[in-house]
Amino acid sequence: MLEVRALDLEGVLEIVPKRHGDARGYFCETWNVERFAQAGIALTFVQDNHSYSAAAGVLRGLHYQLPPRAQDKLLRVVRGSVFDVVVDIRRSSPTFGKWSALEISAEKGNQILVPKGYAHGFVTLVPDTEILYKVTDSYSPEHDRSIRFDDPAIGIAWPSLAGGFQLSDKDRKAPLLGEAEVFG
Ligand SMILES: Cc1cn([C@H]2C[C@H](O)[C@@H](COP(=O)(O)OP(=O)(O)O[C@H]3O[C@@H](C)C(=O)[C@@H](O)[C@H]3O)O2)c(=O)[nH]c1=O
Repeated sequence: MLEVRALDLEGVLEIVPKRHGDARGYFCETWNVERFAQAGIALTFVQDNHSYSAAAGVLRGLHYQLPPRAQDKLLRVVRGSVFDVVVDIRRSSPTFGKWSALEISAEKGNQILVPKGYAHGFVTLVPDTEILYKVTDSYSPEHDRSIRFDDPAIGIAWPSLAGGFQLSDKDRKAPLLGEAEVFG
């Protein structure tokens, strides 16, 4: 009832829950503790988030919380679509600084699992995009960090969008990976 595909960075997964379609539409289990555990995803989520972006080109990220308040995140899109990016920020990892991306959309119904140790961000590909996500630790502003989305040392190939990107002040002023406090 659950398709799971490993992306090219350790622990990062694309998950596609089965949609049970009928004449009315479909029904889908987006999270089921037992089914996900059977698929190797045993997590305890403590907070659900809902993010709405009005325009295409809204770019949020790259974000993470430092230990001991690090979060695993399970994201899905319920309206619209995003280009979703993860960056390995574990200094001891052989893939430190490497990024991976996945388009997630309401149409596909796919999800991305972002483990602790990764910075995460996305850009909306269409207006009126809504994301729902679950996290394994609650929000802690003291542990919340950003890294610059366009750090050349990371080199993310963000899609080019006609109107450019819309960022928060915090994200525009974020430090480069080389200057940021990351995971050991
Ligand atoms: C993340 C977060 C923010 N907030 C508040 C703080 C602030 O006033 C307002 C907006 O916060 P931000 O600008 O950090 O929101 P945003 O840029 O959407 O942050 C999110 O970006 C994506 C990429 C992620 O991966 C998330 O974990 C989260 O960091 O919401 C909470 O109350 N709880 C939360 O869990």
